[in-house]
Amino acid sequence: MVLDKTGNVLEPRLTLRSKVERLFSPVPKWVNWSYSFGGIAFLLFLLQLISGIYLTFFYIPTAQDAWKSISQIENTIFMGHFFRSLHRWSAFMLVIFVIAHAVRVFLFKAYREPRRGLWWIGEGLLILTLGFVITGYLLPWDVRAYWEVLSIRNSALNIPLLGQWINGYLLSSGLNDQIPVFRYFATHVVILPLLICVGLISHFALIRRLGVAPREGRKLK
Ligand code: HEM
Ligand code: HEM
Repeated sequence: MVLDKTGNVLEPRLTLRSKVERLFSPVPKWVNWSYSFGGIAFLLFLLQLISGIYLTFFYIPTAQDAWKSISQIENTIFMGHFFRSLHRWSAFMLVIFVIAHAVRVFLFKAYREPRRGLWWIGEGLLILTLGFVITGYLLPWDVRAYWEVLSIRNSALNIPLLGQWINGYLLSSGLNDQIPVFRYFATHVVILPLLICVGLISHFALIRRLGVAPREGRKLK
């Protein structure tokens, strides 16, 4: 502790190093490799964000031009094929790691109080991730997307109340209408990213406050 001439305690100056140290909390000794799944999922999400923003510059969200623009991304745009592949592959890996992370949390019983809220926010993150995958698959507006829309629609119509709403969202007034593709695009690049950022910030804020839970039966050192 450093005192000034009158005996008041002087706060140590906040150097860049101490600021960085405050940002990262020490990792307990019992944390093993399986605790890295959440962090890997987050890194993959950042890759999605970067590659997705790049693709957004060239993708055209209309029924007529969507597939044409994807073909241009693949064949003529600089690094287009690379960023599209990156976006596809990291989407696939993201789903695997989010599920692996949820299974790890479940097996270690880390969903119990005081982390119940964290678990439910996680469930929300899982649904949003799947929402990204579903809307993303529709964006090329190719035969695969066309049949996927029809198949989701047919299944959804069996759900009372919600089914009509999903049908309206997916198709509006018909498959050749311009609105649906633009709507999937808006959901994919604006609504879902905003919602997932709110979810991730709350998830991380709670993890910082509560720390991670040790596996049941493990002694805390
Ligand atoms: C968790 C995050 C995300 C996931 C899981 C995801 C998933 C996907 C998938 C599966 C596709 C279809 C890929 C294909 O048919 O080859 C796609 C397409 C697309 N995504 Fe994402 N995405 C995510 C975030 C974003 C973000 C943040 C943006 C933009 C800000 C974005 C922009 C696009 C665009 C423009 C396309 C159409 C181009 C294409 O199909 O290659 N994505 N996304
Ligand atoms: C985009 C998706 C997600 C990201 C980026 C993410 C990220 C993280 C990170 C970095 C941690 C701390 C380290 C670790 O335990 O791996 C964590 C912990 C946690 N996550 Fe997630 N998570 C996601 C989805 C989920 C899901 C789907 C669930 C459950 C349904 C969940 C529930 C939890 C819980 C309960 C903890 C505390 C674990 C403990 O105390 O041991 N998260 N998350």
